[in-house]
Amino acid sequence: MALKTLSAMNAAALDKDLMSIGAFSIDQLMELAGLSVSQAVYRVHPPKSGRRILVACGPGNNGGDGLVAARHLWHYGYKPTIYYPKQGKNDLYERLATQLKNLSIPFIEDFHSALKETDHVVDAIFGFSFSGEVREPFPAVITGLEKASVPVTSVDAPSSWNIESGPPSEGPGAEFVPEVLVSLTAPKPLVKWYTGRHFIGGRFVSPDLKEKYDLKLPEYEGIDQVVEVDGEGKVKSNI
Ligand SMILES: NC(=O)C1=CN([C@@H]2O[C@H](COP(=O)(O)OP(=O)(O)OC[C@H]3O[C@@H](n4cnc5c(N)ncnc54)[C@H](O)[C@@H]3O)[C@@H](O)[C@H]2O)[C@@H](O)CC1
Ligand SMILES: [K+]
Repeated sequence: MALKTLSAMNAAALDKDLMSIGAFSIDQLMELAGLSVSQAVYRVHPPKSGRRILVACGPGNNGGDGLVAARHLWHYGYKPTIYYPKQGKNDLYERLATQLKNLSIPFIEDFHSALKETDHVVDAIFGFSFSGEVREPFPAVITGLEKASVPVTSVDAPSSWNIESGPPSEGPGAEFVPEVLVSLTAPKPLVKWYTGRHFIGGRFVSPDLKEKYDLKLPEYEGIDQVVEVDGEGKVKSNI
């Protein structure tokens, strides 16, 4: 049995429902999404396996999840560095960036140099609203992720992959397979092409919304904000 997935269109509709019917604010959802990502990173690469972590953030909410994850990772004892070339202008992104600056977390401009001096990368560039070919300044960043010699954890989608049809057939991202993927709320159709470790996070969906979108979500264990699944959606026990 294949993993049940949520199309890009339904992911956006569910996001809206969470904020209207669900009465969540975007800040709350992003906090829980970023917290999930930080837990998956900790689970796979605890700080003792390397504390330096480069968090690459895109201009939308996927980038916001990366900013939140970086803050939690700092509190767990990692040394995050942020690459955020197209900073979103709204108040939420500005506050998240200020929270990191208040922890003296560096924001860098040279992604490729930073990539040589990190133990791990978080890819928070694009999520379910990505479409078309990767535009500047991100093609070289995607190529960097693709060739990275350190593990990459992608938030919601491997950036550059089409949400419905997976990796691009050529160009930046065609060979990109992150070591870890954290699908938020529910996996997107692209997981059909994904072969690495797969976590589901975003523990905020109520039974009525689960039913409305016909989601088959695995059970989270205890206080965990992520659950690891295999290719068929079966829960893998914690290691
Ligand atoms: N309900 C959920 O599942 C939640 C989702 N969140 C996150 O929000 C993400 C979706 O956020 P958004 O809708 O803001 O969108 P994204 O963050 O996926 O991307 C949108 C941004 O990328 C740019 N972009 C799109 N295609 C591009 C291309 N080809 N080249 C260059 N730039 C491109 C757009 O101009 C826009 O600025 C999810 O993937 C997830 O990470 C969380 O923050 C909150 C809860
Ligand atoms: K991503």
